[in-house]
This record gives sequence, C-alpha cells and structure tokens, in this order.
Amino acid sequence: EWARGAFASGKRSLLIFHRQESEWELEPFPARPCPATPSPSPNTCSVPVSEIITVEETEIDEKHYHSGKWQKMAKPYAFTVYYVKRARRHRWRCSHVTFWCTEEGLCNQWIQTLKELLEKLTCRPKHLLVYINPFGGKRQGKRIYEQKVVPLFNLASITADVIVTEHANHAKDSLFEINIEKYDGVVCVGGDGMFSEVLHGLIGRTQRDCGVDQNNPKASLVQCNLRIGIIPAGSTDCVCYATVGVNDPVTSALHIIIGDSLAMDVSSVHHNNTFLKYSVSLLGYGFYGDILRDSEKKRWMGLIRYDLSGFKTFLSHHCYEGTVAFLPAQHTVGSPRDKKSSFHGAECRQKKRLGSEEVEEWKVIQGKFLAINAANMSCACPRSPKGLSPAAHLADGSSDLILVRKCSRLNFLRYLIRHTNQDDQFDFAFVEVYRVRKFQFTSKHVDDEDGDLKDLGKKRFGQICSDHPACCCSLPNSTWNCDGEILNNSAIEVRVHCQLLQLFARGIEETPTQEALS
Ligand SMILES: CCCCCCCCCCCCC/C=C/[C@@H](O)[C@H](COP(=O)(O)O)NC(=O)CCCCC
Ligand SMILES: Nc1ncnc2c1ncn2[C@@H]1O[C@H](COP(=O)(O)OP(=O)(O)O)[C@@H](O)[C@H]1O
Ligand SMILES: [Ca+2]
Repeated sequence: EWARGAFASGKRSLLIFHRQESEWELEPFPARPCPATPSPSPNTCSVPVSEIITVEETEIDEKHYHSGKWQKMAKPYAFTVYYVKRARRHRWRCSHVTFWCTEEGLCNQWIQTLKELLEKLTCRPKHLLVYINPFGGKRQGKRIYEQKVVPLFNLASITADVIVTEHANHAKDSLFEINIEKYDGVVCVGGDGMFSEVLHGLIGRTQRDCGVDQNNPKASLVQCNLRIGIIPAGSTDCVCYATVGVNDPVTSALHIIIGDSLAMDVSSVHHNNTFLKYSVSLLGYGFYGDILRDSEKKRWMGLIRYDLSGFKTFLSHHCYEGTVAFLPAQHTVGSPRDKKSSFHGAECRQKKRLGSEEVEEWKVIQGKFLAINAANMSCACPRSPKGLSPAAHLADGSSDLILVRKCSRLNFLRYLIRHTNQDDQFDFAFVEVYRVRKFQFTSKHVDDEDGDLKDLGKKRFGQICSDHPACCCSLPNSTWNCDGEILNNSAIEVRVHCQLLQLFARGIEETPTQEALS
C-alpha cells in the first residue's frame, strides 16, 4: 500500500505490491488514471516473487532526464525488475520492467524490500559446478553456455566453476573426487549421454560416501542431495525435453536460476549381480539398441546419424527371442494407457504401500520381439513430441515396459508413426505395455561372455533381410540402449528407485492462453 501510485513504468504502468495469502505479487497497472482500488486489466501482468530473477537500481542517463515529463519534475530515480516471461511452446525468456519515481528514499525502499524477499528464497542456487561436453550434438556446448547461460547467471549473481570435458567419463570421474559440498547443484551442458555421466557420478559418489554397494541389486540407494540442471546441447535431449517441455538453453538456465526442483525415478541395471548402469529415460533393446550401436559409428555425421541408422535398422527388421519377467507396479496410480499425460509436476503418485498380505507376483512373457522399451519418463523429444510412453510418470517408482512383438514391416512402421502423432501407440495387437517396478530380460541365446558383440554387429548390419521380406529375420542378440549408452550384456535385471534424483525443472506446465503470451 505504501508505494501505490509512486512509480510509473514507461507509459502504462504503476508498480503495486500486495499480499495474496502467502505470496507476494508484482503487478504493473495502467498509469493514468490511477485507480484507488485497481482491478485487473489487459495491461496487468502478475509476476510471483519466485519468478523474479533479480532487481537492480537503474542508472538514469541524460537522455532520459532531459526528455519529456522528467524535465519539469525533480530528478527521477528508477529500478528494474528482471523476471521470467513465458513464451510459446514452453519457452521461458528473461524480461524486464523499469519503474520510475521522484523520491530516492522510496526507490531504495522498494529495491531493499524486493531484495529481502528474494533472499528468503533459499531454494535458489548460488554456486554451481558446470560440465560442458564440447563435442555433444552440433558441438556448440561451449558457445551455448558462454553466450546464452553466462549472462543470465551473472544477472542472477550465480557463480560457477566450469569444467570443459576432455574425454568421455571426465565428468563422471571428477564427481568422485571433487569437493561437492561447496556447490548448490551440478549443471551439464550436452545431451542425454552427458546427463547420464553426471548422474552416474553423483549417484555413485553418494552411494560410496554412504557405504552402499551399487553392485548389490537389492541395495536401497541413498537419494542425492544436489540437484542437476541440464543445458540442452546434445542430439536427442530427451531428459530435458520431457522434464521442461522444450530443449531450449535459456529456458533451462531460468529454471536453474529460480531454483525449481523436480524429483525423478532412476532405474538400476545389473547383470549377474554386477552393476552396469543407471537409466532415467529409455532403456531399449532391439530397435533402439540397434539404432544406437549403428549410429555410434557415424558420430562424425552429427545429428543426421540417428535418421540414417533409424532407416537402416527399420529396413533390417530384426527380431530377438527371449523372456521378459516383470513385477507389476501395484502401488502406482494410473496406467500407461491413460489419455492425459501424467508428467506435470513432481508429486509422487503412489497408492498405499503393499501390506503384508499382498504378495509380489512376477509375470513372465516369452516371445520374439522387435523392440523392448522401458520408459521411466515419457521420452518426449523433438522427434517424438509426446514420447514413447506419453503417460509415463517421472516420479512414481515405476517404469512403463513396452513389448513390441514380431510383426510385419508395415505394422512396425504404423507403430513408429504413432511415436510422432497423438494416436494411441499401444492400440496394436502386437504391442503390450505394463507399468512395472522391476523386470528381467534373458535372451534365448546366451551372451558372448566377453560382451564383445563386434563380429555379430558386422554380420547384423548392412544386410536387409532378403530371405524374409515380409516378416522378421531373427538374430541371436541385440544390445541395450541405456539413455544413449550401449550396454554389451543382453541379460539384465532392472529395478526402479523412486525419486532418487532431483533436477532443476518443474515438469511440463499447462500451456497458457495466447492472450497470456502476447
Ligand atoms: C516414420 C518415422 C518415425 C520415427 C519415430 C522416431 C521416434 C524417436 C523416439 C526417440 C526416443 C528417444 C529416447 C531417448 C534416447 C536418448 O537417450 C538417446 C541418446 O540421446 P543423445 O545423447 O542426446 O544423443 N538417443 C537415441 O537413442 C536416439 C534415438 C533416435 C531414434 C531415431
Ligand atoms: N570431451 C569429450 N570427448 C569425447 N567424448 C565426450 C567428451 N565429453 C563427454 N563425452 C561423451 O560424449 C557422449 C555423448 O555426449 P552427449 O553430450 O550426450 O552428446 P550427444 O547427444 O550428441 O550424444 C557421452 O557419452 C559422453 O560420455
Ligand atoms: Ca516412473
């Protein structure tokens, strides 16, 4: 109340603060006439304090001072509020509004009050550890960080120690050695592979510090304290896209600055009681494993490698015989075939835990599969805007297990096309989907003991199965694509760990109306 009418911003606004229950709101209102009790108007915009990036005193230059109305008035004072503005398609931008008045004391009081409010937001990071993969995606990681992220971090007074990686596993290994206590979060600039490295470093370090043996598939893993931010600069950027709604470096930087938090499930993958990897997005055998194996050889081609390998793998049309055993997730709410996506927000949607009378019952399915996909999240990405499992929940302790059985090329193509549109991907006789807490896969053919499948790979690719043009050509083994990393063992044991990790994100927001964006 004490500041009402004191500030004019540009031609149209006054700055008014008022409390709404527990939240302060910043509202620019039309300047003239100044209503005694202002009511919302088309010029009104409301910015929660939690979305103010920073507030700064504004230097008044000569041009301003000698122009228009200020000439006749006393020397003006001003401050600028930088805040998050929503743009189209889940993008966030940094916008600002400058407020003017003629009383220095009042201006300082406003700045002081706003700064105090911002200080109270303890969820915001102050000091970050940043890893940049200079070779991810279009090799723009360093440029993206320096040009798009650093100016925003500076504005928000966030400091960072930056490590540009020199080799694969650099980020992961360094997280085991570095003093992580002094950081409020870890940021990775790169794609899903780079994010995977950072999460392995962070989860691995946490387990080591807490004395938990990662090789034990039954071990209860300890949650990580540090949040991870992803600045997308990779090829698929699925984790970023599925948790923010877009792969845009500025949007991700703003989520980090305002200190958003999003819990997410992590699956552990073991082979014969030996830890292999963690997975947060796609764990795919058959189609997606084969694409990855082929595309890694074409890394020099850049992003197009996935399209070429995708096309080649589609034509190869290989299927793999094996057994999938899984433990259905009885504790979760919803089903993979729900119409509404369930990845908004971070709430852990679980029913009551299993009582002693409820028994865990494994289900076993045997067959020939073109693809076995386990999606811990929707796996939305620019290629598949709804993802492979649109209703998969990020933080409910379950994964959606999708089994695509042997079928004709035409049917498989129909299934793949559904990745790209709104139609139900699971509405095919040859596709099954289950929400699971654990699963195991065993190939009919035992793994090569060394896990060395190179020769097999050579035989497998480059041949379009001319013997069976309409159906599938059965091959002994594929490899698993684990968040974009190849696993050489086909026999694996997977367990979902509920909310093991936190991201600087908030899930995908409902799209605001066009008026709200204009
Ligand atoms: C008619 C044609 C239909 C084509 C449908 C394509 C659908 C693609 C869905 C892809 C889901 C991807 C899930 C995420 C995988 C990433 O973890 C992994 C590594 O990413 P990055 O480190 O950023 O490179 N990416 C892939 O495995 C690539 C899959 C590409 C498939 C064409
Ligand atoms: N400096 C580096 N040189 C080579 N490989 C690296 C380097 N830094 C990270 N990597 C590896 O590059 C792989 C791919 O990185 P990522 O950022 O996901 O790019 P992309 O999305 O293009 O695959 C990751 O597995 C990561 O371990
Ligand atoms: Ca989940």
